[in-house]
Amino acid sequence: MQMSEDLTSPKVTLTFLNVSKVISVPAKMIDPKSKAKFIERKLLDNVSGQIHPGQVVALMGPSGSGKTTLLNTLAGRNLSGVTGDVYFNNVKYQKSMKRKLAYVLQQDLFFESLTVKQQLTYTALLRLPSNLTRSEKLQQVETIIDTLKIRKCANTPIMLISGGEKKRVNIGTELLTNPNLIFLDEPTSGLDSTSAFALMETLRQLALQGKTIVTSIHQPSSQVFQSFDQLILLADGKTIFMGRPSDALSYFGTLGYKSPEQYNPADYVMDLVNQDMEVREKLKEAYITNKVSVYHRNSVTASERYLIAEPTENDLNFKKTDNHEEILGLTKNSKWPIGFFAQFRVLYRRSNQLTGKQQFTKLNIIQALALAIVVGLCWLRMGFTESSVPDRTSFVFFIMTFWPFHTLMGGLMSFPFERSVINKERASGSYRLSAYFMAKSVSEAPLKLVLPTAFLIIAYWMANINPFFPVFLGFLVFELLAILVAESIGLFIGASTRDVKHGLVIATVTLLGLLLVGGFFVKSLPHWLGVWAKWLSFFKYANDGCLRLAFSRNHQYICNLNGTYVSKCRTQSTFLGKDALAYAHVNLGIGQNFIVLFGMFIFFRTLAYLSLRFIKDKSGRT
Ligand SMILES: Nc1ncnc2c1ncn2[C@@H]1O[C@H](COP(=O)(O)OP(=O)(O)OP(=O)(O)O)[C@@H](O)[C@H]1O
Repeated sequence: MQMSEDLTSPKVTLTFLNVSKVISVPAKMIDPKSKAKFIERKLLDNVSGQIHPGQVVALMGPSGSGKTTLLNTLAGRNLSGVTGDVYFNNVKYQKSMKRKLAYVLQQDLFFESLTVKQQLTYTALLRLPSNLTRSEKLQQVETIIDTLKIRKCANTPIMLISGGEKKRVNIGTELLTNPNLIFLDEPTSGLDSTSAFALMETLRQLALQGKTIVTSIHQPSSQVFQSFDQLILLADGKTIFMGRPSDALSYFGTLGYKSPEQYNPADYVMDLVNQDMEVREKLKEAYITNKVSVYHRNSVTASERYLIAEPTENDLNFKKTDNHEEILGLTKNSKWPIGFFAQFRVLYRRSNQLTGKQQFTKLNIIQALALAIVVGLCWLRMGFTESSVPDRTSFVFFIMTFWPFHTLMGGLMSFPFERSVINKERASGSYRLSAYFMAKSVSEAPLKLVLPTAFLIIAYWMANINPFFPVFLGFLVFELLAILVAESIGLFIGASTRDVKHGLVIATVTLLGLLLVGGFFVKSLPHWLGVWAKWLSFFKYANDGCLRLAFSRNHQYICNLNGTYVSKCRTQSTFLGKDALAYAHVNLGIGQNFIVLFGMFIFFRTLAYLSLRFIKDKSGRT
């Protein structure tokens, strides 16, 4: 693989010394009768090892033995409760190193409507440094497509490609920056044995270029098992074997566990560690006895010679004169590969591509236009009469309710589905959350507003609300602003709840609550509620703003109901628009309504951003 000059980075030796991880689990989760609040669980217990460039190392062990936890720790993720040290080329792990490594997650998380090439291109534009030109970045995409043999599906949307291809795209996405240290969490899960073998061959090719590769794996075939350079076997967070895979059976043989002839060694090893607690405890003890003596032995025992020695501080070879940061290719000022505005531009384009398709579906267009015509027909060509006053207010109420409801629900669904992809991309240091949030807001807003605008053009003029054109424009501004406020509330609820169902409940209660306290249904709310709660309702500001506009310009209305709705009609035969405002209980002026709505928009957008940034994944996976 021919990498660009700027993408070459030093080879990495990974050393980890006495890595342990302890977490506090709510006691009730483990024992409902427990009186304690938290119980400590040790997920990793003094795991040490050293992995050299060019090696492919397998992490194996039963489910729950700590493979993913160890991978995460080595890759500098979820470090709370971790003790011990991880070194990349004798440099203790520091945050800036996360851009020097690749971490291929078990789940293949993408925006699946993008094609393979689009996915790789957006990633390359975001993650490759700004000293590469655009065409060099695109060239790197082509190189990765060839290396991972995914040219056949390059122009296919990811949702349509096979599991093996998806895994390759996942790996390719991480390899774009040409990292020399690669972690993979069960890359072969869900693949048939041929695809799994082919994938392992690809990893071997990458290792031949000097990359250091650590992968957890569940049930490798005999061939794949033997191809690893080192096997680290874990049980209950402890090492029970660290050596060459071909030595594993001999080692366990010396402890009295002999494999039947012709048995896949990987299967035997897994059967062994999956046995009862007693066997596992014996294996853990045996490893501790044998590994300790590796360093203090005079003569090697039968078991010891099958183990690879655990490293010590002495193996790190510190030289006072070395500038280790430089050796790793870390520069102090390289927090992000490209600047904020460059990130914004790429994310804006991607967001447009993703949401444009969802917004302008035939169904959405038909819905908006059909509804506009139905609304227009229901309120068709209202006369400027006293009897039209309630119908005019209900027209405003309808349009200021339907679109905000519709958009709030859309906003609600936005983050729960995108969040896992964003988290993955951000964990590898691809971009700032603020750049993503801005790009999403700016790119989606116009799309969200086109259909309501078309709707209003039709419905407003069919209903004959107010012939003065600036009034129509004011109406439009209020409608769009109400939509943006509603969307922001939806985004906020979506970003702060983990479960879509919870979000739906909160959104429904919020919307209906705001409608009720807005005074649209109950005209005389209980005093203690009515005096303050109505001011929380964005519906009220949008509605009042539009009513003021609808009844503005002192258009003349004819009294035809003797003052049923407008008191002036008891004494006069005509009245002006502003005389009808008392009927609609309008409080604030147009400007005031606008300012409050705009403030609400900024407030809820900011809350949505802060929730996205600070509300963490409650699953608390390690
Ligand atoms: N936040 C947490 N709270 C409680 N237990 C946790 C938490 N995170 C991880 N664990 C536990 O830690 C242990 C190790 O988990 P880990 O995911 O590392 O195992 P694994 O070997 O990768 O398993 P698998 O092969 O099934 O993916 C498991 O018993 C898991 O239940």
